[in-house]
Amino acid sequence: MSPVIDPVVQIRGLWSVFHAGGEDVVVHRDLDLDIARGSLVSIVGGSGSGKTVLLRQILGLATPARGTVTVLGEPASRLARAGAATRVGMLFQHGALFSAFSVLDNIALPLRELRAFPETLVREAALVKLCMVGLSERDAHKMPAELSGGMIKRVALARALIMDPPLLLLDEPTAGLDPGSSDAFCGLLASLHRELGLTVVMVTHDLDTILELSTQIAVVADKRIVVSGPPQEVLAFDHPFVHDFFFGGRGRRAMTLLRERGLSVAAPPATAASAPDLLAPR
Ligand SMILES: Nc1ncnc2c1ncn2[C@@H]1O[C@H](COP(=O)(O)OP(=O)(O)OP(=O)(O)O)[C@@H](O)[C@H]1O
Repeated sequence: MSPVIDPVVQIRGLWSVFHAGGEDVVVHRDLDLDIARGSLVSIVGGSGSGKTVLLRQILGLATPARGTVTVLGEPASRLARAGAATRVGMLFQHGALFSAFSVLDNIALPLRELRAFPETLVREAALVKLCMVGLSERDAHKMPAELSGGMIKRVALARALIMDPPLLLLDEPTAGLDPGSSDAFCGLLASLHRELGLTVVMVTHDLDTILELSTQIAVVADKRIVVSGPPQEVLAFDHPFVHDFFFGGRGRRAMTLLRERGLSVAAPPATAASAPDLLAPR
C-alpha cells in the first residue's frame, strides 16, 4: 500500500479487541489504512470482518487496543467530544430520525444543540441542507412516519451535513432501499461528493454502489486491510474474498447491470487476473 500524502484518515497498527464470554476477540490485527482528501472510499469485507468497528474507530467511538487513528490531523478520540459534527458527518445504518420531531427539526438538531446561533439562522441552515439533499420546503414540516425509506435517508444525510463537515462516513447507505431509491441516493452522494469536495467513506455490500461510486476500495479480510486502492487495482488483487465478492454470481450481475446503464465495463473475465479490463478509467 503506497502512503497517501495529506491523508484525511490515517490508521497505523490498529488492534481492535473485545472481551466476550471470558475471552479476548481480536477483530483487527495490525491494520493500516490511508484515506486521501477528496476520495470516495468503499470499505468492503465479509460479514463480521470488522467494517462497522472500523468506522467506529474513525469516529472515535471505539478505543484501539493498540495503534493510532488520526482524523484530520488529530487523534480520533478527540472527535468523540463536543463539536465533532463540524469535522465528521455520520450516517448510521439504522440512523433513525427522532419520531417526535419534524424533518426540519431533525436536520437542525446538531446545530441547535450548540446554542450558539439564533433560531432564524438555525432554521435557514436546515432549509438549505433540506434542499441540498433533493427534498423541498414542502417536506420540512412532515413527520418521520410520513416519509419513504429514501426520504428518511436523505433527511439523515442532511442532518449529517448540517455543520458542513469535510468528512462524511456512511454505514450501509443504500440498505433497505428499493433499486430505484438506491440509484437516486447514489446519484445524490456522487453529486455531493463532487460539488462539496467531501471525503466520503462508506461501508457497503452493495456492488452497484461500490462499482459506480468508489474512487478507492479498501478490503477488510484476515483482520486487516488486505488491499486498498483504485477499483482496477483492487479487482486485480489475488485474494479469495476479492475473487468471490467481485467475480461471484452477484459481482457478475452487478457488472452486467452497470454495462447496461452505459457505464463502460468490459465483460467479466474468466479469472481475476484480467480484472483491470473490467472498469474503464474514471
Ligand atoms: N461492542 C462489542 N463487543 C463485543 N464484540 C463486538 C462489539 N462490537 C463488535 N463486535 C464484534 O466485532 C466483530 C466485527 O463486527 P462488525 O459489526 O464491525 O462487523 P461488520 O464487518 O460490520 O459485519 P456486517 O457486514 O455483518 O455488518 C463481530 O464479530 C462483532 O460481534
